[in-house]
Amino acid sequence: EWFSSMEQIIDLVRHESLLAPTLQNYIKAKMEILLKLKTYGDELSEIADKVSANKEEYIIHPINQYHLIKRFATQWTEVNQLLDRFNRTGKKTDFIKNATRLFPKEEDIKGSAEGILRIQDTYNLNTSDIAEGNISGEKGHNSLKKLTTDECYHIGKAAFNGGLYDPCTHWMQFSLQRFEEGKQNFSKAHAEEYLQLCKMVSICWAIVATKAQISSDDKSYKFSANSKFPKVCRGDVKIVSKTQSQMDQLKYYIKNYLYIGYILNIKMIQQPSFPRISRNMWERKLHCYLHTNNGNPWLMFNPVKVEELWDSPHIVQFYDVITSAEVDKIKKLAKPRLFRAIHFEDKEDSEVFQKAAYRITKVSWLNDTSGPVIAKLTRRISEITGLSMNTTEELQVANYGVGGEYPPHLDVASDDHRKRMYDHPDGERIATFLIYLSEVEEGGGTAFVRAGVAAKPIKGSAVFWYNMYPSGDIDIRTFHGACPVIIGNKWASNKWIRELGESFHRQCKLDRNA
Ligand SMILES: O=C(O)CCC(=O)C(=O)O
Ligand SMILES: [Fe+2]
Repeated sequence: EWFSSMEQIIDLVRHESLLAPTLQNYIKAKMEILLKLKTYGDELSEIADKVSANKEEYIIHPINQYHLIKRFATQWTEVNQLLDRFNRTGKKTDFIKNATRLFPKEEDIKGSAEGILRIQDTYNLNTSDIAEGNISGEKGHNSLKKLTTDECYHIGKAAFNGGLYDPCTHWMQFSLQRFEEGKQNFSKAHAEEYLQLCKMVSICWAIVATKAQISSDDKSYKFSANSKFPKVCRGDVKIVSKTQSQMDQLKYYIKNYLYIGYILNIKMIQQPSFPRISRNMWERKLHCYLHTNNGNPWLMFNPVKVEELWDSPHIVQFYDVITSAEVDKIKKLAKPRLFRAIHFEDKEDSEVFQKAAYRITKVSWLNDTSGPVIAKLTRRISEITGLSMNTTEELQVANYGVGGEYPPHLDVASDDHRKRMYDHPDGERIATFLIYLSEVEEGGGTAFVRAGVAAKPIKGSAVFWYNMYPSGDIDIRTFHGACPVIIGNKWASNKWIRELGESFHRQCKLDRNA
């Protein structure tokens, strides 16, 4: 799977740069053979035409006989050899063939189409701009090629399958506007049918939403205008009959949405989404200062630059916590160990680790013995934060993929989950130290959606916050997520610090929620 990490997409570029010249050499070699074949072909056809025009005369002459035999022994034999060479695949094509096994597949096309849709949805971009390859606002990063009408239709389909009905409508309308009879691989009727289905869903959605709003106890949190179709409706009604046409299935599916919406009385928003955010989300309200962590000897001579992003909850961004050379070392250690982010899925009777479909990133874990650079980083975090780092997790290094995001979440497990499966011996994740290992040209910020502030990924800087009040209660104001990357290759790294080891390093306050 290729779309979930930008590093792999870079690998694809490398593969393409190796494969393209190989293919060119192969074509050149084949063309040479074809040219030779053509010379023989022209010559031999000319003779054959002449011979058959005067067959009897030709055959009786011994020199003609000789020539005929000679032609077969030489020219026709050579033609045969050339044909063999032309049909043989050879080392070069074997290389391409072997590489084919690793080529991106249908699911990668789908995954990257979903990436484009995530970017569109979050940053509220125009369908026509995206189709023109203009995804990055004023900065002028235009794609090499525009999207074809067929590609637009396929993105519309991906939107539908991902439950994004408004975007599906836009992409289908756009594909129909551009539709040219005979030039497209999809039928107008299918695109129109998708439009109809989206309309049906939006009516159904409105009914479900109204009902949910009436029955919900915490409307503002559980239901917002931007919330997506409830996952509970999407995931639980997969009825696939082999006898029905694809469209009939879809209609059936939608009828079930409505039905399920009623009977479940809708538990809204299991998977929160970002509010629509602008590309310039880096409003700063507070101030910057130099930090010595109350006179830590290491920091006295080399204080850390701090930018206060938010006061309550207190969220700060430290600058230059790690050098560029150290960043390179960490990436080098992490890259071979990257795997698709997984999460703990709470199934009926069993609890299993699953690929996190919503988290488009590959991660790897490094501990202090993975390399001196990691141990040094742990010490540095301790100096800066004043925490002991006695109970921390390994360093999680993440590389994001196409439109890579991590929807809003808390870094601590919510209460009911916690009771059952997060009984960690070291307690909860008291604090998060999130280090940016790259710049991101556009998008990719860390948005604290409740506080209303976003941190900009700046290479070598780190965002730090406490996920819990000093009392040990979870601070839900720290709800945050990684916004989809628009342009860039985002690397970020989490160091999660757990409660137990910090018992004597973070004092309780008199006010429970101070
Ligand atoms: O990468 C980011 O900006 C945030 C990631 C995050 O919140 C997490 O991994 O828990
Ligand atoms: Fe997080």
